[in-house]
Amino acid sequence: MSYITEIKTFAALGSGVIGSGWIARALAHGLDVVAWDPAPGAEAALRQRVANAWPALQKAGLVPGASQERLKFVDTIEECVRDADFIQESAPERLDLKCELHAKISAAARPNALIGSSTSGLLPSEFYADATHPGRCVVGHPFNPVYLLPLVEVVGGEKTDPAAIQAAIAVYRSLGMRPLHVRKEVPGFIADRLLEALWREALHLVNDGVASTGEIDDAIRFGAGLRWSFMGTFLTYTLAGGNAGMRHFMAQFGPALQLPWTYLPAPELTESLIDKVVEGTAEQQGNRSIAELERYRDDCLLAVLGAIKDTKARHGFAFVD
Ligand SMILES: NC(=O)C1=CN([C@@H]2O[C@H](COP(=O)(O)OP(=O)(O)OC[C@H]3O[C@@H](n4cnc5c(N)ncnc54)[C@H](O)[C@@H]3O)[C@@H](O)[C@H]2O)C=CC1
Ligand SMILES: C[N+](C)(C)CC(=O)CC(=O)[O-]
Repeated sequence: MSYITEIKTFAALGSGVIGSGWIARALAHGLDVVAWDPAPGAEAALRQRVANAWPALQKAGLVPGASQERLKFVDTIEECVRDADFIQESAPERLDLKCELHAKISAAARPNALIGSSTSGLLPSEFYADATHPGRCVVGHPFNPVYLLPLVEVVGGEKTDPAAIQAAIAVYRSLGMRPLHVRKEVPGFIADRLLEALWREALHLVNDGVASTGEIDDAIRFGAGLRWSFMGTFLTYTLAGGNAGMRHFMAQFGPALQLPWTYLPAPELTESLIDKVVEGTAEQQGNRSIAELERYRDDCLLAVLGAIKDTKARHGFAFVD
């Protein structure tokens, strides 16, 4: 089977935080977008979110012909996917819901149109179980904000055709993304497995009264967070071993793994822990709205992405290296 990789029409099912991010990215790349979301008021909320993202996309550079007016909102799943060249589902993270939705999407879509799911960690073999032509079904797990962050994890299920994975990678690349093929189908994939470990430890630190939510965020953003935007943990720790590199690093810090510094199982989400986290983050948010904070985040991301791109070029690296 050959799959459609030259895409003109992008279908988006679910238009919340992530769906609207995909839609903004696709519009900025000059595509026609057809969207569907069953919530009352979803179209107005979507158009508002896309408008909020647009200034950042203009700064990043729009493809000629890109326009928010090329977004059409429709009433049914079938209308959404019928003529689509590529389909991306961003519905709530529930196995039963995704299973039922993908049975309907895949039955109505053209057989060679690729279907991606934004799931953060559900297994494609499970939620594509009832799909028609499951060979073209993949996970394309993005990162928020989808319209600026390049990473998309691409994962196949038991029935996914390897050619469909390569085709999906080509499509995501054409949308300016940096696909990462996750070769083994595991819950949480690669990135969320790492983020989840950090999140669990952060909740333990709040629960145990070690630090406030703001202090924990400071511990990330003024230290490792700055490094992580251009160098991952393995290469960073190689440098931490000095000239002797990773072998010396493992000898010196290996014993700490046995102490252990981490708890790993998640803490129980008691009302008191939830209150501490919600009150702590409300204090961090101050009187700024979510939309204001999104624009602030987007501006910072554009500055970081631009600086990294220029610096990599000076050292002979491409941005995707
Ligand atoms: N929020 C995040 O940081 C990230 C979320 N994801 C994944 O993206 C997906 C969507 O998550 P969010 O956008 O955060 O959720 P959200 O709650 O912001 O949006 C979900 C949207 O789906 C709609 N919806 C409800 N039932 C539906 C149905 N049967 N079919 C289609 N749409 C339906 C809702 O009306 C809502 O607009 C999930 O699978 C999640 O794991 C992936 C990466 C990051
Ligand atoms: C919290 N989360 C699991 C939904 C996060 C992601 O999936 C990726 C991200 O954007 O951090």
